[in-house]
Amino acid sequence: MARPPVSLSIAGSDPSGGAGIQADLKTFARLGAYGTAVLTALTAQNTRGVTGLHVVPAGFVAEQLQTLLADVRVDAVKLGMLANAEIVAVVREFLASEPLASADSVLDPVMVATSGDRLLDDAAVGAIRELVPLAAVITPNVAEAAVLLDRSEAVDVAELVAQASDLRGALGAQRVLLKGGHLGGPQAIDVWADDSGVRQLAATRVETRNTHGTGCTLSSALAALRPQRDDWWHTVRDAKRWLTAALSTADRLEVGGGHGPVDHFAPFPTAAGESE
Ligand SMILES: Nc1ncnc2c1ncn2[C@@H]1O[C@H](COP(=O)(O)OP(=O)(O)O)[C@@H](O)[C@H]1O
Ligand SMILES: Cc1ncc(COP(=O)(O)OP(=O)(O)O)c(N)n1
Repeated sequence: MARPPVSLSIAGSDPSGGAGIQADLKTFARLGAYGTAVLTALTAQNTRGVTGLHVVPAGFVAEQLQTLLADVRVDAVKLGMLANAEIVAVVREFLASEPLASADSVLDPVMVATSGDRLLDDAAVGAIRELVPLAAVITPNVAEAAVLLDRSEAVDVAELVAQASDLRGALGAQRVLLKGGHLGGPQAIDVWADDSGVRQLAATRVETRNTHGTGCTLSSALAALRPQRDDWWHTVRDAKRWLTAALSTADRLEVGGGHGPVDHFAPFPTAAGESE
């Protein structure tokens, strides 16, 4: 077998398997990438919420990265829950230097779980802002974009478009996928901004409670697919297409009593209900 693309997730653990490292590794495997993982934190978490948090010392996050990268060439990296400013600083150092600097990087600026539980220290928001320009793509949801820009949350697509542009202009993001999943409405509309402008990416909204880990799954799908696609736009389009399929069959997974996981077993769709 030819060497598959190797994708790395730097993120926290979700024992319920819907979000975090567990979701990332399942996504990598489903989308044809060999998954590697560096843990930043253990959460005690299920589909209803987070009851506890145990953060890995920043020095040991560095040791995990050092040891892995001394041996394994990573093609793409997804950054998820980074927990605190010390871990963000470690990740920033690795992202700025070889071999990680030449990997395709996706920063999901995870701050709060759907349940409302905080996954990033308030004091680390400034450090995340400094990490933004180093990532090839950032994937905030509406709440995270508002925190990064220090303004109110977007309430419609016009504001999503404006904030996606501003994340590039004000924070120096190279590319932005601003996720509009929380806006409601018949379509789940995200906004993509890069050097060539701003585009909308829409999919039919799926009626399901199983939305736990959608953001993690989307960002890891980007890190799995980018080495297998010609450019970022085709990567983003295909990642969203697969995520919509994974939401469409999520209800068959009767896992937990709260917001269950998306269906990481979902095959890549051949026909899609999304529009560009
Ligand atoms: N019910 C849904 N049906 C279809 N797509 C959805 C649904 N909910 C969220 N999405 C999509 O899932 C992705 C994650 O978005 P969002 O929920 O906004 O982020 P997060 O999980 O980080 O809070 C986006 O592409 C969004 O449009
Ligand atoms: C360990 C861990 N990391 C990230 C999250 C947040 O995941 P996200 O994809 O944003 O999904 P929701 O929490 O919005 O469902 C998490 N919960 N745990």
